[in-house]
Parts: sequence; structure tokens; C-alpha cells
Amino acid sequence: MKDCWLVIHGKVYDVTTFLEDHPGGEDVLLHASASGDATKSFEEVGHSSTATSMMQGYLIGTVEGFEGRGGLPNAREGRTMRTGTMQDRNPPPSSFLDYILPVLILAVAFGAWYYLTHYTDKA
Ligand code: HEM
Repeated sequence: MKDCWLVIHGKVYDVTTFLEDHPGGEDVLLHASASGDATKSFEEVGHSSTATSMMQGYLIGTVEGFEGRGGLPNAREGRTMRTGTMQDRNPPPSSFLDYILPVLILAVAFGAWYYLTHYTDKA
């Protein structure tokens, strides 16, 4: 499923459900989302006041550092996030080493145990 967040004037909007209904088309929203801050693109279109008031229905949070600088009324309460991009929602990819290291340690431990129990002199 497509997931689309926009950052406009320091506010984060989840417009995923609005993509298909946006009069300007979903492509511009996806593109604006991918390019980081969508404020400029949003302003350049010269959206109507109807469009501006629609925005508050999609407001999900504020970009950290922008808090307290005004904004739309009736914002859904208090979530703050560092960016509006999707990267923040995904955990960092774990490397191959994360998997192989515990296996290596177990193998060495087993080797040592095997050596000590089978090959050392039992005087
Ligand atoms: C939450 C964010 C947004 C909302 C609620 C929204 C809403 C709307 C609405 C209601 C219209 C119809 C015209 C009007 O009333 O002004 C419109 C048109 C349009 N919007 Fe947005 N928009 C949003 C974000 C954006 C962004 C980021 C872009 C980036 C380029 C964009 C590009 C356009 C374009 C190109 C049109 C077409 C205008 C035309 O057909 O002449 N919109 N939008």
C-alpha cells in the first residue's frame, strides 16, 4: 500500500487516504512527499482556503523544532516527529554480521568444549 506524508509549514500530514481524491492528482502528492518539504510546492499552486481547511483533517503531527509557531487549529493531539519521510518508520537494516556473530560464538564455544572433553589427558 502507498503511504504518503507531507511536511507543509512544519506540520506533518498523512494524506494516504486523500491521494485518490486530490484534485491535483496523486502523483504530485507522492512527488512532494518524496522531495522532503512540500511547503514550496503547496504554496506555488495557490491552493484555495477550502484546500487549506481540508488540511487539518490529515494533520498527524509537527516537525521537531517547529512546535509552538502557530499552525492549524484542532490539530490531533501531541505527536512530534523528526521528519515526515517514511525512512523514520523503518528500522535500520541489520547487517549480515548481526546473524553470523552469535553462530560463530556458539561454534567456538562448542569447539572448545569438544576439545576439552575429548582430547585433554584424563590422568
Ligand atoms: C494536505 C495537503 C493538500 C490538500 C488538502 C490539497 C487540496 C487540494 C484541493 C482542494 C485542490 C482543488 C483546488 C483548490 O481548492 O485549491 C487542489 C488542487 C491542486 N493541488 Fe493540492 N492539496 C494538498 C497538497 C498539495 C501539494 C503538496 C501539491 C504539490 C504540488 C498540490 C498540488 C495541487 C495541484 C497541481 C492542484 C491542481 C490545481 C488545478 O487543477 O488547477 N497539492 N489541492
